[in-house]
Amino acid sequence: MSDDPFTLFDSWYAEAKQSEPNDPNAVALATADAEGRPSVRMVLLKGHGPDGFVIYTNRESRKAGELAANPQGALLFHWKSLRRQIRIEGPVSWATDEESDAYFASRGRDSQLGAWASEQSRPLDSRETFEQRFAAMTAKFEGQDVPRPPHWGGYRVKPTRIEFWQDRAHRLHERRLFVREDGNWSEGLLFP
Ligand SMILES: Cc1cc2nc3c(=O)[nH]c(=O)nc-3n(C[C@H](O)[C@H](O)[C@H](O)COP(=O)(O)O)c2cc1C
Ligand SMILES: Cc1ncc(COP(=O)(O)O)c(CN)c1O
Repeated sequence: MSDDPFTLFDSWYAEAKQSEPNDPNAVALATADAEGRPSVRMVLLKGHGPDGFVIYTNRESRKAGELAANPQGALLFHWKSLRRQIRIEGPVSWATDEESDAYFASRGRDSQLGAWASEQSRPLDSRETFEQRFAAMTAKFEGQDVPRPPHWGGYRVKPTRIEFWQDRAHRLHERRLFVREDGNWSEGLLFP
């Protein structure tokens, strides 16, 4: 019964891409501050493999502050069309500059400009202020490629624990838990 969890993730993710009406890569990211107070928000998965699960965001945002104080995260996928969830937990680190640069370069120009214009998670006095900042960045970078802002980049959750949950009749669900210890994955089941 034991595959490695990444092969199983790939097969569930491929099915989700077929069956989810939108954003099969949408995933909740939970972080906690230095006192252990949790917070959670949706992000988009932009890369994954045995090294971890990568998302991109503002490195001065609330989540970034929490990760600086407490570099541990949890990810939750819920694919309603498949009645499945996947829980991923582990330490979080920055993606390399090279991968952040490459991902940023692949984004649409307005999304790139938005990353410059947004002081993500900080108070905004009016929508107009944001639109003015966006216009200022549009003018600033006119006629040139938009470089990756220093405050923007990837985070990688390197899993130590991955659980695959499949809905079954009468709440008799199936839960497969993979745990990494000393570099090796072991698999077991959990009561639902
Ligand atoms: C489906 C969905 C996907 C999102 N993807 C991202 C993302 O990839 N990166 C990001 O910074 N914010 C994304 N957001 C916005 C975040 O949920 C959140 O508002 C923002 O990152 C600020 O979070 P923070 O204040 O906890 O740092 C997404 C929101 C939704 C609903
Ligand atoms: C603020 C923000 N940053 C980054 C992303 C990542 O997705 P993309 O690079 O496709 O814009 C999202 C996706 N909703 C987002 O809302």
